[in-house]
Amino acid sequence: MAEHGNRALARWRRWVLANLGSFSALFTNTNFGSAWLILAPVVSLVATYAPRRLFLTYFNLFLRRRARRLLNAVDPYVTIDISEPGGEVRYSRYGPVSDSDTTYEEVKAYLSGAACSQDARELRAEGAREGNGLVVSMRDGQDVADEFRGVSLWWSSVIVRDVQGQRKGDRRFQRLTFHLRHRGVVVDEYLPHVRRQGREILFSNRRRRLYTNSKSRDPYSYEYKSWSYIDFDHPTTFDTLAMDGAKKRDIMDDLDTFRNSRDFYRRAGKPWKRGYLLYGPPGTGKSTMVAAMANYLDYDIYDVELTVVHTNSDLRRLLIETTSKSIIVIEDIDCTLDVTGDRASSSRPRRREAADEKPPPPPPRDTVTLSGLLNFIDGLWSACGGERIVVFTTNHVEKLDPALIRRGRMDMHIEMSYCRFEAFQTLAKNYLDVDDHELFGAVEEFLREEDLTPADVAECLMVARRAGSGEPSRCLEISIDELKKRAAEKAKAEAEAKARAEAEAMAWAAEAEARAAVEANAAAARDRGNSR
Ligand SMILES: Nc1ncnc2c1ncn2[C@@H]1O[C@H](COP(=O)(O)OP(=O)(O)OP(=O)(O)O)[C@@H](O)[C@H]1O
Ligand SMILES: [Mg+2]
Repeated sequence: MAEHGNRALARWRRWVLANLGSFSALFTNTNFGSAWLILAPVVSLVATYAPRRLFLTYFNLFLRRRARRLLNAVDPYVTIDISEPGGEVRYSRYGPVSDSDTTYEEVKAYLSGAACSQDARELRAEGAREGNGLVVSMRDGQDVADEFRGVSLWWSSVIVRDVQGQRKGDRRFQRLTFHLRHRGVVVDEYLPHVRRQGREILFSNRRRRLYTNSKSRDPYSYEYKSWSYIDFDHPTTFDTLAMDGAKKRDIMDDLDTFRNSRDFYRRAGKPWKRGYLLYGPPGTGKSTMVAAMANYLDYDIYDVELTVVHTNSDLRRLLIETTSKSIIVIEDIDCTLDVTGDRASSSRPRRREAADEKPPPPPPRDTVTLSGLLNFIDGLWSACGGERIVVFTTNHVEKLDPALIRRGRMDMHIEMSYCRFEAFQTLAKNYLDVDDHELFGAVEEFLREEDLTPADVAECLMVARRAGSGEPSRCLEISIDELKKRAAEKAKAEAEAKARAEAEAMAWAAEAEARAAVEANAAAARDRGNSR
């Protein structure tokens, strides 16, 4: 208002200055004809400008408010347009990248997936950005209804044609219409809900990926990429995973709780991530479990190869470049890094036990240290992105530094154990398509006594399937023979390994004894020399 007043004043001032000459002529000249000529602009200005100003002020202060009230009574509906982002939009796998406006894509995805789109009769199908699927959305001009917490809403797909008739200039909108009194619910709750749902749909339409960290060439070069990937298409699910049923349900419940706890983590002030430690002998299904988890949650997998990561900051960079909704796996953690023993031993020099003991060598400069790994799991940077799962697998849990696997870092410790009868039933179903059989009793008894891994049992079932030509009884008979053979082979291999280890230990002891005898003789000779 004040700005408008200033501008009017300036216009007046300009006008008075411009007509100053005419005014002076008016007061010195008695000719009324020419006086009228001079007064004409004043009269015309007052005649045109003042009523307009008067009307506008009156309209602003009084009429517009009343007009709006009247309009609300006649048409109490509000519309919100969500427009297609203009200009250059960069697309990631889930739609436009985050520095573009993603709302339009999310709304479109929501409308394609929501029950409301079932009402639309005229649809449009576009190829999904990834995979072979189609994204179905409403054709321009279509309306669909939706309901949220008892509030009715209507969406319509609108296109505004370019005035010059050029298709490139067309703008598309998704227009939302609702009653004025629901404005708060719509803006604060419904629209965020639509965006969240839309993002979920975009996410589930993409192809999942298995990433691995590439061997670093020059991390500062333009072409450098921390991760390379292939499409992840592993067939394992929790249904095909052979393990104790109660344990499996526990893990699935835990994953479900994690996935649905976004608000809880925010409320509790905890980063939205969870750690799982999978441990057990080789072939018990640790890697298989990771695949089952990824398939269950519909997450990507980042398989970290620690041996090619040179520094803690490289490790941090890897972490930053992971996306949310992913599982970060470090396999055989005990083999890839010196994380055994206590934290001090791998990150800083240990206290010298005796005065003459040599200080341990400092950790090599180009390796990842345990403290770097601990920061990777739950340092400040680990909170970026959210909704991430970290999995470690190991064959030797007892060797790991307790700091690495303490609860809170590795929230759930899962022992992958030898194949017992329940796990065998799953494998028999997977490989032989047999749910139950009279020979199952014999298998149950056998597996109670023998420690065979699910990988061993799976191998036996493969052999039986081939040899038994798919006939259940025949296959199971062969399976039992194969299991017995495998158990005998394992027992023999273990006995041989034990004998070898004993022989090595004895040889080592004999060598140490001989070395001690030589040193004792040398010391005795030195003493004799000194005494002479
Ligand atoms: N629990 C299981 N359920 C179903 N199949 C299994 C299971 N465990 C092992 N297998 C079979 O054995 C193969 C090897 O299993 P996997 O690689 O998961 O074992 P692992 O515990 O990761 O072994 P390692 O410690 O040597 O890495 C799998 O390809 C799968 O076919
Ligand atoms: Mg493995």
